[in-house]
Amino acid sequence: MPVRTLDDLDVDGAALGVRVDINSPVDADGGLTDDARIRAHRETIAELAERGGRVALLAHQGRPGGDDFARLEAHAERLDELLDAPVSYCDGTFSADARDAVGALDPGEIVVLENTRFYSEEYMEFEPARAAETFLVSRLAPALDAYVSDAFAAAHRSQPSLVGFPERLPAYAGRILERELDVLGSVEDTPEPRVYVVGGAKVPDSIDVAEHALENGLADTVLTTGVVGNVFLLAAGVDIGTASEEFVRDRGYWDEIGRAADLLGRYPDRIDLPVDVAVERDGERVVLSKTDLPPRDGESAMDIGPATVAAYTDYFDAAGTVVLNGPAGVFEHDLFGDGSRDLFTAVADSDAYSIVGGGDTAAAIRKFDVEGFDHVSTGGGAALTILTGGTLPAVDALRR
Ligand SMILES: Nc1ncnc2c1ncn2[C@@H]1O[C@H](COP(=O)(O)OP(=O)(O)O)[C@@H](O)[C@H]1O
Ligand SMILES: O=C(OP(=O)(O)O)[C@H](O)COP(=O)(O)O
Repeated sequence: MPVRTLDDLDVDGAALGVRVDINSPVDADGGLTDDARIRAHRETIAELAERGGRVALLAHQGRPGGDDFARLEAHAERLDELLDAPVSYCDGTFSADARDAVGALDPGEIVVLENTRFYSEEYMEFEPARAAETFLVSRLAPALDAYVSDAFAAAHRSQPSLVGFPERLPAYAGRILERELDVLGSVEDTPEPRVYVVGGAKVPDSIDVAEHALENGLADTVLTTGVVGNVFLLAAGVDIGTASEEFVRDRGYWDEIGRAADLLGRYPDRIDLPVDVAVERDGERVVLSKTDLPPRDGESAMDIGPATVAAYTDYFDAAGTVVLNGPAGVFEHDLFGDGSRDLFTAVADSDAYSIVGGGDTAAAIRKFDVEGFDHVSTGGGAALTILTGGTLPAVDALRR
């Protein structure tokens, strides 16, 4: 069943609970160090305000116990700067104060309610019917006329604020959610040949993506980079040195080498591996081609080199679509950003339709100012869930 969208919602004067994902990097004082997700939600929030909605934003920030577990006051201030409509902040989520704040909204006004995860039930996963019985949902829903789900990046969670409200209120997908589902949910309709680039450090997830894409004919070719590339090199019997091996072992990914070898055995002509890597030697970046391997003791393969970028660029030039997840190296380190910068630039500059996902991937794109992708997903885990053929509980909750 298709989800209802904002085109189906009678917004004018309605009190709307709008679940967004503005979970952002914050400093020790709760100040924002990146506002990309807040900017991304502007479109939905501005549309609802312009159409006369009384908008109550629901969102989480961090996880209980984590350094980034914080109030949403800074988020509200940033939204107020970014939007033409007035944005206030309320330090309750479903308390009488919060319900009063929602009730006091005039059409076109916005209030940011407090971090949903300040309430223990919100950090649990429930079936929708049970989620609707939680205090957050059962107390706040009566103050609302409708619910809008725009939190694509959290849609793989079945937490109360994501799956409970549609049991009690008419529920609609916001513009971000709608676009993400359109793009990521219809990869099979994009131009062929399709090239998937799997990098970064979440090796089991990346192998799941590669396996799903190869088995289901979504990808013609899978290109590997990052730690994922190192695991595939090990699976192919390439000696990338003891430090690289230790890294893979320490992360608990040693068994993934067997899975990578299995995929290489099944799809030998459809998976490609780095042909050079970069290590740190005497404080400098040193690129080692395959014939230079293994690196010296203590040197770990931390990036791909220019020959790999060049070889992969040939695939991008011939591709109809490129789907990319994960940085090509330790892009946070000055010596190891080149691979990600150059590879991402090659994708963005190619004529292929390009879809990019992942939290660190998006951070790398911003760091290197790479422009020209067709779609940069706001979600990491949620995007991976779709790319591995999984379903999103928060989206399923809208289909009732
Ligand atoms: N060769 C490598 N060795 C160690 N870490 C790497 C390597 N390549 C990439 N990384 C790390 O992978 C991390 C990002 O991976 P991941 O979380 O899977 O990406 P995303 O959030 O985009 O899905 C970055 O912190 C980066 O430093
Ligand atoms: O940042 C998020 O996910 P992501 O790191 O997978 O992109 C979402 O806000 C979900 O957060 P969670 O993984 O703490 O549930």
